[in-house]
Amino acid sequence: MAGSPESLSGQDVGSFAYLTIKDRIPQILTKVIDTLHRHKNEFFEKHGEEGTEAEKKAISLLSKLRNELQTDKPIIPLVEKFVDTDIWNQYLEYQQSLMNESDGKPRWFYSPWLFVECYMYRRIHEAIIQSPPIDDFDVFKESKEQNFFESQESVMTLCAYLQESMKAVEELGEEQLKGEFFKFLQVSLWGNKCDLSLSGGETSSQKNNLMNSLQDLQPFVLVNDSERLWSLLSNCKKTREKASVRVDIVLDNAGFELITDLVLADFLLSSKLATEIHFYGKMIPWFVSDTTIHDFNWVIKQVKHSNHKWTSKCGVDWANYIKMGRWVYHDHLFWTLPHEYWAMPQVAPDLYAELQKADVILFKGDLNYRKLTGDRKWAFTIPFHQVLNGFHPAPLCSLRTLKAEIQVGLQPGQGEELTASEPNWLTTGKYGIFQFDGPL
Ligand SMILES: O=P(O)(O)OC[C@@]1(O)O[C@H](CO)[C@@H](O)[C@@H]1O
Ligand SMILES: [Mn+2]
Repeated sequence: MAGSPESLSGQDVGSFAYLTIKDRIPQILTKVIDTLHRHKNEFFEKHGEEGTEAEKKAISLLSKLRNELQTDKPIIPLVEKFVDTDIWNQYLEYQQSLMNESDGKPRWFYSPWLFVECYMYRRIHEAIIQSPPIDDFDVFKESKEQNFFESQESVMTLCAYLQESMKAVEELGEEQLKGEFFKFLQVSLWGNKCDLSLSGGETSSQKNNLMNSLQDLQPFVLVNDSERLWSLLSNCKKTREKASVRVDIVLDNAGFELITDLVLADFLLSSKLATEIHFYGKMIPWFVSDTTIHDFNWVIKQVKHSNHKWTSKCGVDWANYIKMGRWVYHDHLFWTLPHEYWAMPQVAPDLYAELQKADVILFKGDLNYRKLTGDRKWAFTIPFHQVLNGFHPAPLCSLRTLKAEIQVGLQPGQGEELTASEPNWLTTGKYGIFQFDGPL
């Protein structure tokens, strides 16, 4: 993108990007290798000797990857044929073309962080698909499931709250409905604290009753455009110009965060603020905790079979929404490419056209924010609209807790003040935003 500042990168020693590449990513790779080791017997029982050989192969490919990373070797093209291999390799050439003669090839600590971090997860996938018959093994499945199970108490409280709120939803006045909407939005925002890549794959579940903490968390919302979201949706409902109101949710993490998103999606339908919800997940295991179709279906099944009355009621409703086509799940390879979102119309015109059908799009989480903004060293006060660089399929809103050194659209002085009082404010997940872009 011409005229934009530099990308965040591992070149900046001591930055969050640098520390992620130096410490967090190798730690995740080690954990992946360990997971494969631990499933050795299972692979043997399922596939015999072939399973054992496949496990060894995957581990050796992953050890090689870890070594390339730790010794800052050039980023090499993908070799295994998969639906997105050519696009990835073209992108690699593009990164190469951005470098000066003397800079040589794209490297881990030298190239844009967004690119190398996405590339790392794509290489993990390559190691797995190069190792049949274990080529459909999700190396992060266990930790995603653990996150869900450890959040059981919170899941039940949320589901009970949703069912209670729905009983009375028809009778709510405008202001009360708005209050409930804001609650479910906040739940979905703070659900984003629970990703697993930030903690190096260690558990990061929700153990408290989030509903009771919302008030206390309010001061940590740095940008709050939720009024604009409300105006948009409540106007759609009031005017009823269209038979359908469609909200699209670009999902982030499975486990507890996914529950918070599904609860919000359910509330939107029950309150008639929306008539259909479209979800977008990842086609391959991604950034440890991101949602795949398998995770999406698994979570709904778990909720449906819960022993807790209100939780299972949610599960039954959710499965019905899917059956009736009121909830639609979409897969697209674009979400696991390294591209900034402004490139979507060229790289994935079909996906862009799909998103254009939405009345509003919610982008969950930190990685989506990095891709919306291009993961660059923007000034804190630059308008969100400007950094989107023409990416505007429909009105959109980012719901993100801050876990990377990037934030735009702040008030003058706000970022500097936070830096002075809390040097790590950008990366701990303590702060959050509802940042909207759309017609005023
Ligand atoms: O998108 P999410 O799940 O909110 O966060 C993904 C994330 O944990 O991964 C990176 C660290 O590896 C950071 O950009 C970011 O904090
Ligand atoms: Mn994530």
